[in-house]
Amino acid sequence: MYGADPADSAEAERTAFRRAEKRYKLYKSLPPKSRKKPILNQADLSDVVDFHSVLESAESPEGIYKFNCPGFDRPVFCFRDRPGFYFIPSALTTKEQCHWIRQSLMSFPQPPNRTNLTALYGPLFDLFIAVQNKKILVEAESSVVSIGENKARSCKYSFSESSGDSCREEQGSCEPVAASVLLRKLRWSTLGLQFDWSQRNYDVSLPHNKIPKELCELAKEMAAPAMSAGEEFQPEAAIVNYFGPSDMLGGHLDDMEADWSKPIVSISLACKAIFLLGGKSREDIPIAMFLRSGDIVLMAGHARECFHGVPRIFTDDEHAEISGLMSQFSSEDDRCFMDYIKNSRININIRQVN
Ligand SMILES: O=C(O)CCC(=O)C(=O)O
Ligand SMILES: [Fe+2]
Repeated sequence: MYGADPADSAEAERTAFRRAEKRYKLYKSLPPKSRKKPILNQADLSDVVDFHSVLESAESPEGIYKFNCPGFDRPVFCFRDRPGFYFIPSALTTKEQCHWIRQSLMSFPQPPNRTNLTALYGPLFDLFIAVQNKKILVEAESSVVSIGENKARSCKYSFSESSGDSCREEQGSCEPVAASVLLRKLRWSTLGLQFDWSQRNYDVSLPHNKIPKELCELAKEMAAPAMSAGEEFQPEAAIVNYFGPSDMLGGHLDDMEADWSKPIVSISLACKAIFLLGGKSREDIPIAMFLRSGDIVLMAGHARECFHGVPRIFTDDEHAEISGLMSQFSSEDDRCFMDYIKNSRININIRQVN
């Protein structure tokens, strides 16, 4: 599902969804094994739906309507031909966005929550604090363990002050790696019931904490437009996606939850992105729209069966649209947050599993 780019081959253009990804992605495709420097793709963005301009205009463009949800006091927009998809522009204030960015970097990757780094390094505590303190990850202990008839090397890692020669002797055979490098490699963390990417399913046997109460409340409140009267959304799991400048999320369905009538509540933070909302087939031409920091999207019912993905993140000054966030993170204490968000996007998507 994740990757810097879908295969740059004839395969890459086979479906309407793939063609749209190719149209918007950051770099132009080069032939496989080409040694040429990637060429930036100056994509024509005029077809990309911009809900912030829809919000400001008196009339909705064709195919889009304003959804009236009793008791929900924010504007919500829908597409006529994608029932179950709801767009809540600027659902979060800049302060709230900052809060969720801090949580996404400092708290959500903390064990027992797993991240893509867990498989390599085991549980890592306080990665972001290690970045702030310019620490490095070193092999603290190494032992040989028996797994059945086989023997394997088991390493334990910990953050250390410096890579100076004095501590080098005590370090194991693995190369030390800067916490800042690891943070750049962080691609996802899972909250609540843990999603197992290899099985593409929830592994309820894995240790986990409940979704933090505050996030649970936010998701319940925001899910309201997609819920039937008298029903309440029950957040049980969340996936936090971390995107760097050339990262993308390929077209996919989220189909491991039992009840598709319940929404996925998806929060965008930091740099602006393009979101593609396809149809039930990869052959359906997707709708492209901008996702900005603070926007929230709901996908429920029919929309749960629609392919979707994120082919492009904008990290350049003109398009990223993060000036409000940058001023909130302008103090020296927040330098690491500022450094991170200026070329990153974070997405928190919250799900009811059962
Ligand atoms: O990043 C986004 O906006 C979408 C994320 C998503 O579709 C997913 O994690 O399943
Ligand atoms: Fe998804």
